[in-house]
Amino acid sequence: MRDPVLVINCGSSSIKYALVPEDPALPRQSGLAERLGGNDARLKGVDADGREFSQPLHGADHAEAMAVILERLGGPPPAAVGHRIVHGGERFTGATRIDPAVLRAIETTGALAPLHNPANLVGVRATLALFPALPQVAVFDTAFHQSLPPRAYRYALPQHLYAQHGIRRYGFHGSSHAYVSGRVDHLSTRAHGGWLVAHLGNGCSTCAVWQGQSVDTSMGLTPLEGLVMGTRSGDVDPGLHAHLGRQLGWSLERIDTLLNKESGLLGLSGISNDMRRLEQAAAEHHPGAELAIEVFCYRIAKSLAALSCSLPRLDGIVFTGGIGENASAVRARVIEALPHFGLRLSATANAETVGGQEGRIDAGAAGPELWVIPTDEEGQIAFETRQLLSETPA
Ligand SMILES: Nc1ncnc2c1ncn2[C@@H]1O[C@H](COP(=O)(O)OP(=O)(O)O)[C@@H](O)[C@H]1O
Ligand SMILES: CC(=O)OP(=O)(O)O
Ligand SMILES: [Mg+2]
Repeated sequence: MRDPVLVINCGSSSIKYALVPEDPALPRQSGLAERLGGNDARLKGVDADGREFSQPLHGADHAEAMAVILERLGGPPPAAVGHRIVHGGERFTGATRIDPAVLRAIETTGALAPLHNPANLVGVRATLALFPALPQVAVFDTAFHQSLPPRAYRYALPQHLYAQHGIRRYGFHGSSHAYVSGRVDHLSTRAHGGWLVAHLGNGCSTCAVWQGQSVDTSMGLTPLEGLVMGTRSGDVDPGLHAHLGRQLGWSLERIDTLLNKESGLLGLSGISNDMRRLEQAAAEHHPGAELAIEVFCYRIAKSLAALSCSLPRLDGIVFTGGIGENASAVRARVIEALPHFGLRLSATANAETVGGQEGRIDAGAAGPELWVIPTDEEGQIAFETRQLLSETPA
């Protein structure tokens, strides 16, 4: 299958898309429709000729925005559509061709990811309506982590909550962790070793990969567990929920909003969820921004140290995601907070490896390697979509 695959990542108020040709040397058309449903909805991206564009969407909903995106793409229709689906539960362990039964199963799994799966399904339905004849494939964030052993995926809760309600740790950002760990296995002489990956974007998670398989990860039942994120708290004492309910009379709804939308870098700093903004403010000694960055980096180091227990050997650490790829000062602080692993950062290589560069940032001695590898979730979703369809043509 040589034609491009259209990759769709549909969020609650946005659609990210990319038209991914099989040849990685060819350019990609890509874009982001945001604030859907609002008067200021916009579509921004890069056209086939590599030129950037930005157009108003005038309150368009997901389906209307999809139609505009498809018109913008022009040319013949893609060969297939690959959809990012955040939660696949235990049922989906790999990319899956979408049919009515799979759609129903994704809907059921949606109870585990009420903030993500319903939005993902809106994207699937809109593309199915526009392209009824095209093969469509679901690629799940959780699938890469289905190799976790029970000691990593079970919570210390009564068994029936797992057996009857699927309450366990699932892990997310699987397409990113799969791509980045595969890429470092390809680039490093320590192929198929033990890697710790820190995906630091708006959502943040760490993952331990041993011989190509995820063996532990920082996110759990939902994408709220683990690291400090843009607006998500990451780990808090589970007793916090009861405390807020009893002492402040907060509803579950209110607590959910607090932890998902008002916390993380935004909550700690009091000014922004955006690392660029926080780095500027911290340079001017804004105490909230300084604290937010300090907690963010310390929690990443702590998570990496904890996940190292799952690896027989530590061959290296890889940084990815918007922050991991660009914020060299964040990487330096994370490494500084891990003094027991024999890590040696090259200050020059670290400072130079930004803005989409790929490369090693360690000082080259013995000890674990340090890498920056720009993630490619869209490329990974297109790859898995192509692979599935070539194995099981319609
Ligand atoms: N040059 C930069 N320096 C520091 N942080 C950056 C830089 N570029 C992007 N970021 C940060 O990356 C984060 C967004 O990451 P990204 O992976 O693009 O998000 P998403 O998870 O939405 O795909 C934001 O916090 C943003 O500030
Ligand atoms: C699962 C998750 O956290 O996704 P994102 O980083 O896209 O918010
Ligand atoms: Mg990203």
